[in-house]
Amino acid sequence: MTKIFLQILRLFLRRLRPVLNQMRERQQNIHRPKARRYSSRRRRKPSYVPIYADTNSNMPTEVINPDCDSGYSREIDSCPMPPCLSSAQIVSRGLQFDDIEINNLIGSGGFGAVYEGCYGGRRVAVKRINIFNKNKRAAVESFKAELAALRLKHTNIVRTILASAGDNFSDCAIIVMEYAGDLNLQQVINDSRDPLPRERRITYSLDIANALFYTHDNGIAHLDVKPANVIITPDDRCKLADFGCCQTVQDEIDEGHVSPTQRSYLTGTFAYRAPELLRGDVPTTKADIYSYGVTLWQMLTREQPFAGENQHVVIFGVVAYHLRPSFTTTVLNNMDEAWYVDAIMQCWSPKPEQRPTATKLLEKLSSKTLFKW
Ligand SMILES: Nc1ncnc2c1ncn2[C@@H]1O[C@H](COP(=O)(O)OP(=O)(O)OP(=O)(O)O)[C@@H](O)[C@H]1O
Repeated sequence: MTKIFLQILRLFLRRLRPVLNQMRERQQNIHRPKARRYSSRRRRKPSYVPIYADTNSNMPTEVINPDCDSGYSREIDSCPMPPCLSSAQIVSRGLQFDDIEINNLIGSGGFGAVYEGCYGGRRVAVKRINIFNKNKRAAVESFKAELAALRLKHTNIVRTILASAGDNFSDCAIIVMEYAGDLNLQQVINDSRDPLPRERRITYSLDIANALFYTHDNGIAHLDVKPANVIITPDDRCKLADFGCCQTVQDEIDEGHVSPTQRSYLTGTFAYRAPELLRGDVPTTKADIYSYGVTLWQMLTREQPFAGENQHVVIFGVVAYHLRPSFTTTVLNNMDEAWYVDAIMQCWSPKPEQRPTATKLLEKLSSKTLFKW
């Protein structure tokens, strides 16, 4: 009798096991970001995981690795993928996609979320781009734009370590970056207990201008400059992050024009967007200078640009009537801030050619730091 009972119980448990396993798996997926499965050795790895990383050479953006050229990448011809690393390069540089550990969520943005993680014994930030959001095309384009940051190496720019589109975008795309700091500039601005005196503001302004100078000099327009995309490092310096909207500047570097073939429909946050971008004109590096001006304004006023105002009314005002965030009379009457206010106004001039270049801004800011402040 006992034997029969045990037999039945065994059969029942055998049937139940897959169901229990499935339930456990589902539960784990709720608490854990999906990308973590790459770090689990028990699970099957994607058959081919293309890895992009800085190749220590000039990245020929027009070359598309045939292995990566399927599906969306072929569809988005305006935004070619840089070549993946060859397996030899991956081995020689010790890159291992399997070893990425993804932990706590830091925050989420338009196309995905950023997690704190660990890679090669280093603390990293892992951006997981959600390819399956409502605008898949834009998400894929944003991932490809971020690849441009792989070759940017500058103290004021968040270092991108590697990126992968998973199994040809079939799962999710991830970007592994250095962990730059616990706070971004927007959070500092919002925290009234965190003082933002002039010296600190000028240091930040210089850091961001340095990042823009280097970016523009490397033929890239960031196109989403805003305090939320500036990370504050533990030693209280700035690093520009989030190259998900950036575009390469091909011709006419002096004017900072982006070739019309490179035009994208990816756009930054409306309050920081230059009028020519709102009009749908060809973006230039001067669009970054406009957004930089709004960022400087925010550091000075510690307010949100156009807070609570209707987006369409603001866009119309900015384009048609040169509407800009306002200064209080106290700020305008403060002679100590006159130069800073003037610099902000120059940055958000209606015509791109009237705005200073990052080089000019650096010259001015440095001279003020040395002699006048
Ligand atoms: N390399 C990094 N190190 C530390 N924190 C980071 C890093 N990159 C991004 N973050 C933080 O992760 C959060 C989410 O960043 P993300 O760029 O996805 O969103 P966002 O900039 O707020 O929005 P959007 O992308 O829509 O403009 C932000 O709080 C940002 O400060």
